[in-house]
Amino acid sequence: MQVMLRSLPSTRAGARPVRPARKMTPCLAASRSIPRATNEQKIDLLKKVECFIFDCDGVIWLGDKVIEGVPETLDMLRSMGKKVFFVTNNSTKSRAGYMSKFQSLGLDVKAEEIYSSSYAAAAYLESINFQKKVYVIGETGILEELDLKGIRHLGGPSDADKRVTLKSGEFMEHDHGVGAVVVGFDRYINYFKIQYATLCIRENPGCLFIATNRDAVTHLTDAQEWAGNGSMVGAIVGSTKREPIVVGKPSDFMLKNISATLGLRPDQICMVGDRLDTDIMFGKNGGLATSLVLSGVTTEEVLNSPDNKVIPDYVLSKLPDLLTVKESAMVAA
Ligand SMILES: O=C(CO)[C@H](O)[C@H](O)COP(=O)(O)O
Repeated sequence: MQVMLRSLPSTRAGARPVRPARKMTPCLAASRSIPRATNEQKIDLLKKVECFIFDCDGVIWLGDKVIEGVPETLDMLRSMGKKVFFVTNNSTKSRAGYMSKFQSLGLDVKAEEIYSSSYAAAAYLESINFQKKVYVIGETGILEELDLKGIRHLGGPSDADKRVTLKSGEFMEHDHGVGAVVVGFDRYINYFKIQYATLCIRENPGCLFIATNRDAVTHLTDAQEWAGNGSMVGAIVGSTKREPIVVGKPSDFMLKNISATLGLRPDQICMVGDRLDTDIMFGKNGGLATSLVLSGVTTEEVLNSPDNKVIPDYVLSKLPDLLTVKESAMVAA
């Protein structure tokens, strides 16, 4: 089995050793073997594609650590005249927040090259001319993007410390002017927020239920996979028996919004991601070339499982694999 790329945290003298990253990988019997892209295929990909859309967690970074070789790969693509675009389902930051993260990791990225699911939520509400208030389960990224669109909101970080006691007679009031609940990743999710969102969706006529994404697990740190926003959306699906409108990958909304921004034909674009059910599905839905990297949540076992129906056009162990064809690709371009 292929050894996964992991940038393990360095161990300070005297510090507790850091455990290698563990994956919540289902046990699956592999019955086929989808090969890694050959050098010829990598050159072909670099020749035919004008723009690379990169997922972030698991492709560019793991938590707050940039994956080794990524800066050089981005430099190579830019020097070949390729457009690059970064799309993340992680809604904890706004596009401006991601700009700061890219800068802090030493990655030279322009503001207009970043698209986050926090922005997608605000853009979706704007697209339907939404005029009411939004209750947010999520972090500052969603609030900042709603503010930029002038959409009123409540909840989010300000409800982080609110508690429910369930003492006899306890009754929670809620705002009847809320017309949408947006659920994004929220490390401070609590029972108060779940109850508030549930009341809005169940009791406010026509209240929308919007999910930034439904990712199951993700590398929120480089040491381990963590429960993703799918767990938070699942809580609200459970209490309301409603299915959300998803605005992040692999939604149609995000695809159309990004295509309009890029102004390229689908065959000129390659989606590079570490997740089959969001990134690769997103690319396939849009008719883009797709490239799976095995540096994030997808193991070879899952990729090769007979249960997996999402087959990428190319498989790389990590994005910097493209550097192996740098010289030939530069000549061919
Ligand atoms: O639920 C999540 C946590 O918010 C997402 O899984 C996650 O962060 C995905 O990010 P990306 O699209 O960059 O892989």
